Amino acid sequence: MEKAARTAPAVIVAIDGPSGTGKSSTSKAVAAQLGLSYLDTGAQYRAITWWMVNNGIDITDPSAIAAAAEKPEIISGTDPTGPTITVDGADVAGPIRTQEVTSKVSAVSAVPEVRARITELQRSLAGSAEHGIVVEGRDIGTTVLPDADLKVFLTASPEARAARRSGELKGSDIHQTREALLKRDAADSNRKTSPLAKADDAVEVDTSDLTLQQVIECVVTLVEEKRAAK
Ligand SMILES: Nc1ncnc2c1ncn2[C@@H]1O[C@H](COP(=O)(O)OP(=O)(O)O)[C@@H](O)[C@H]1O
Ligand SMILES: Nc1ccn([C@H]2C[C@H](O)[C@@H](COP(=O)(O)OP(=O)(O)O)O2)c(=O)n1
Repeated sequence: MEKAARTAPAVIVAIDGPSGTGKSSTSKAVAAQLGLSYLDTGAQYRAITWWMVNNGIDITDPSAIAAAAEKPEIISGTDPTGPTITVDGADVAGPIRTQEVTSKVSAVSAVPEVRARITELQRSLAGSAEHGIVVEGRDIGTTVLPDADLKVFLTASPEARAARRSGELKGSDIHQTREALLKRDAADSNRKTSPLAKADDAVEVDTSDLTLQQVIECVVTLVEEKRAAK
């Protein structure tokens, strides 16, 4: 009988860090290069926030958010070359990036019922990824996938992060962008339920003075090392 072709074992990669450190760009490129699925968990928290705003939920009231947490159907497409996100069947990839959603997402994502709901979706997607998955967010290595094969924690100076984000948001003020980033970092790091944090066993990479290509190569090498050891 012919021997079955040897395929690489499925690998689970967790990439965490604050805004603008390069999580999305790095994760997508690494997943595409290695034939893995890709999940942007920030997009899921943005999607549920978008739904709350559109349905008139008072986002200053955690109990109102908690009561509605199960209502929207959120579906993430995990192809790294064309990730998608829908809420109740509507494509929300654009609307979840507005400043309004960005300014409200930390409050919504701090509510434990929201985190429980979204964490369940994330674990289910990770568990069904045939070749493995790169999952990026804030609490993936610490809470969502504590048994991930590889955990990476990306950092960068506030100046580098603000410059990158201002480059994306045409005409935005770099100082205002920096302040908004630091405010969101503080909210995400100080919430009670699974805050933004580096897992003890995560590899920390400071991307301030690295090109995106250098960060991608660094993470690809780390994944290949883990795969070879499996
Ligand atoms: N190492 C890097 N050097 C320069 N620019 C980068 C680097 N990594 C990412 N970027 C750019 O910075 C912006 C934010 O990156 P992104 O991947 O969205 O970060 P995050 O997902 O952590 O918020 C994007 O425009 C991206 O192209
Ligand atoms: N695993 C995650 C991912 C994101 N969040 C929350 C906190 C973040 O400020 C928002 C938005 O995350 P997102 O990754 O889209 O933010 P940036 O695009 O990096 O600015 O979602 C979270 O609480 N847990």
